[in-house]
Order: sequence, then C-alpha cells, then structure tokens
Amino acid sequence: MMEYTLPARRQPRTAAPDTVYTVASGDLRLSANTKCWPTQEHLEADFAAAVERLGWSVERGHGVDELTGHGFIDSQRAGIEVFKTLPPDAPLVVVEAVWQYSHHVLAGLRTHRGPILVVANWAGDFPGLVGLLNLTASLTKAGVEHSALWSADFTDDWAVEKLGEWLETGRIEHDLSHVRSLPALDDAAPEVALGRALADELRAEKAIIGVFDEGCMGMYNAIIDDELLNPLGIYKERLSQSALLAEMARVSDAEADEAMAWLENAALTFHFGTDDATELTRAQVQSQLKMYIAAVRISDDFGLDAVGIQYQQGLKDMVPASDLAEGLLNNVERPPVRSRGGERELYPGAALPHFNEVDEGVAVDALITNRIWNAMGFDPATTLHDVRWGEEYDGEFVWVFEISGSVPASHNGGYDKSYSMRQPPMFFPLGGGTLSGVSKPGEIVWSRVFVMDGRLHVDLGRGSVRELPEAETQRRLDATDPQWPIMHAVLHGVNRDQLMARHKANHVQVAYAPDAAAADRALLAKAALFAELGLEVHLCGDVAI
Ligand SMILES: C[C@H](O)[C@@H](O)[C@@H](O)C(=O)CO
Repeated sequence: MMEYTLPARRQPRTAAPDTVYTVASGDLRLSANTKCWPTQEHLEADFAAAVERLGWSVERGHGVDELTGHGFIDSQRAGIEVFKTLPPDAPLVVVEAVWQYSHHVLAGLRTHRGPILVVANWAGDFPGLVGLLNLTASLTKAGVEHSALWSADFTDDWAVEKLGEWLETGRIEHDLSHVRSLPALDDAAPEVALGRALADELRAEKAIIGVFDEGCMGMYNAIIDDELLNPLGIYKERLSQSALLAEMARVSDAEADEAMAWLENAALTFHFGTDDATELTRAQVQSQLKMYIAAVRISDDFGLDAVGIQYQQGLKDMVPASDLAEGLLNNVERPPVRSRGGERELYPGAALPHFNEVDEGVAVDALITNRIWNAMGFDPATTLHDVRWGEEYDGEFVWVFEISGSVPASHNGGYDKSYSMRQPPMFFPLGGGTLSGVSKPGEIVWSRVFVMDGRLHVDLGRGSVRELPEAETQRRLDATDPQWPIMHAVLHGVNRDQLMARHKANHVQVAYAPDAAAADRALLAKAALFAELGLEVHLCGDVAI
C-alpha cells in the first residue's frame, strides 16, 4: 500500500460552560486600526460587563498584537487562524466599534456552528454601526444565521433584555412589523405603466455597469453574481483600476484645470491648506479631476450606463480620493468632459450614475432611479449614504446618513452650497477633497437592493430630510466625520431599531422628488419596475401603496 502524508486531524476545542467568545474584525489599514483601538476596547469592556451581569463569562477569542498594539483581525488569513482556535459550538459575538472588512471573519462565521451575535455601540465617532450593517448583510447573503444588537453602553433595559434573550435562546427576535410585501398594483396607474415599460426596455436593450475592481473592503454583500444580475438586463464590464490610472496619466493638466475653473466658477468652496499629509492641496484636486475625466472617457469607450470605482483598496496608495469624481458624476450639472480628440462632449447634460465602493446593489438602484426620475422629469441625482448613526431631535428620530466622501451637489442645493475638505488621513493617506454639504430639506425615496435566500430583493420607503439648526448640524458632524456629507433623514413609519434590524447593507440609496406626492408616485414607479424585473419588493413603513 502507498504511504501518503495525511494532514493531522485537528481536535476541536470544547466550549467552556456559560461562556461567550468574542472576536473583533477591523480595517485593513493599520492607521485606522491603531486609531480606533481605544474606542473598541471601551466597547468590549461595556459589552463584557453586560454579559457578566447576566451571569455569563466572556473570553476574547484572540489577543492584542504586540507589534501593532491593536487587537483587530486585520485580514482574512488572520480571521481563519483565529477561528481555528475557537470552540466551533460556542456562542460567538463579533463586537464592532469600527468600520470593518466583513471577509476578515466571514470564512470563520460560515463554518461556526454555535449561535452568532454581531454587536456595535450606538455612537457616531467611528463607523461601528456601519461595520455591523455590512457584516449582518454579508451573513444574510451567505445564508448564515445570526442576530444583531446595538446599544450606547449595554446598560439600557432594551439591550439588556435582548442580550438575555440571545444568551438563553441563541437568537434575538426584533420587531420587523414595518415590512410588508408589495400588494397587487393598479394596472391603470400611469406610474405602474412607466415602471413596467422601463423594465421591458432594460431587459430588451440591456445596460452595462462598469466595475473598476470588484469587491471593495470585504463587502461581500455588495457583489451581485451575474446569474442574478443578467436576468434584469444588466451586465458587468469588469475593468481594472490600473486602466483608470493609465487613462488619468493621459489627461493634461490644462484639462483638469479647466474643470477646476468650472467648479470655482460654480462657487464650490475648496478648503485648501498647504500640508499635503493632512490638508487639501490644489495638486490633490487636479489629480481628482483627472480621475473624473478619465472615468468619463473610459465609460464612453465601453458604452457604460453606470460606473463604480472601489478606490479604498489599491488606489488609496496611488492617487487622491475618488470621491470628488464620484459626486460630480452623479450630478446632471458638472464640468463638461470631451472625447480625447475634443470632437464630442461625453454624456452631455446627463448624470452618469456612480456606485461608490463598487457596491453593486447601489449600481442596480442608481441605474433604475436615474431612468425613472428622468422619465418623470425629476432631478435624477442619486447617491448612497452610510447608515452612520442618529439621535432624536425635537421629538423625532433623525438619522445621520453620511457617506464617506461625496454626494451630487444638487442634494446640497447646488455647488454654491457645497464644499470640499481633505479626506481624513487615517483612511485616505493621499488625501483628496470630498464633495460635501448638508443635504437640503425635502422629500426622498429611500431604498436598498440586496441578496437574500439566493434571490434579489429590494426594500423601499419614504422619508423627509429635515433642516436642523446650524449648531445641531455641526454637533452631528463633529460627533462623526465633519469632512463628509450629511443628510438629516427622517424615515416614515420606521423606527431606529426596525431599520437596524432589517436593513441589509451599510449603504442606503436616496433620491429627492419635488414634493411628497411626487415622491409617492416615484416610489410606485420604482416598485412596479423592480417587481416587473422579478425582484421581491418589500415596502417599509408608511408607503402610499
Ligand atoms: C472611509 C471608510 O472606510 C468608509 O468607506 C466606510 O466607513 C464606509 O463608507 C463604508 O460604507
């Protein structure tokens, strides 16, 4: 008989009784992990104290790295190694005070057999809630059973009761009574006819989304397989960020400066400084505008209907942030871009929808929103935001929707009400300016396209954007990232915990309509379009259908 070298069988550890094991997933960027570590330690102490008060013990599943000084799992490999040492049947909690890359822990969580809980602190300072929402959405797409919980410090009655429920049963049931399935639609409604006609057109004529490097920052939920995407009539053009760099190198300084002059003329405020390491410089913006021009030219080359640049891996070490380009692309009014030889203006008078962080759920949504809003004669500017945080103001819960860098200027009421600040060095070593502002008051449709049970779904809802006093706006910006664009959103008929429990992404899509009745009509058209394409449509909160 032949003798082969068989791998030694690993003996799985047995879980200690009444013990919860914790892990913490982090960023890939050392600067972010180091800076956020004290906040993470604080949350872990609060959470452990809550568990211990309920009579259980907490064992941290991995230590603090002596070299880096932080205790985050900072790569997929590190995560796999940590999970090898954990008892596979133990109750396991992923504790998150920061923005994290879900794939760091997804491999381990996919094969973990014990109950899984993801928790975050209800705080604005670092995007822990955003990290939680990405991980729970990724687990949902992966079909891994899990629960989630959030609290300021895990001493409030609600969180303590929910934690107790999880310790006892291995599950937390949240109130999801705000979600209902789309009812049969009125065939005679013009919005239904519009939605269905646009769906037919999309399937028959097809559209292409350009994906500059798929899979940003471990966001597994943000990747939609071709098998799910193609039946909608949407196809991916897989592009490399290297090609974007090469194209940027072909854009002249003079062309970028012309775009800069256009923006200065439109009264966009740039907060310039001189220290490249921490402040915004003209050279950074010039590079960003070269990216804008290059992205439009490549989109034209490939006949793209929408485009996404992932930036935060790879490009972040090569050029300043993609955000300024992204905000410009999503706006109808933007610096004109001509073909390389100057003969043609590209995508004249139109927004070219951009899906930040190559989130393909956003790509589908932005493309469809753009078509419906254009057909209805509304401003088609649409953007994602991070579901970042929120607090009550004046008796209602006002969300801080805040994406990490840019919105279309029309959301702020125009370029003259928008500004550009240097991206925080912790995340963006080479800087670059944002396209920021405070989103104008008005009526919005919000939505999220996501993958669950191997199918595409969409959640749709209505909201209003509030105007808050300047001091409150500033307080919210200071409590989060003051460089980033903020929207004071109130969701109709959906409370804080309902959104957190249900929302299957760190991102939420928003688009304005001229007034409440118009927003209701746009939502109806969107629901009809998505239903016609075969998505499972869910209505969230108070929706007039
Ligand atoms: C800068 C950070 O990495 C952000 O990109 C992160 O918080 C997100 O926006 C995630 O959607």
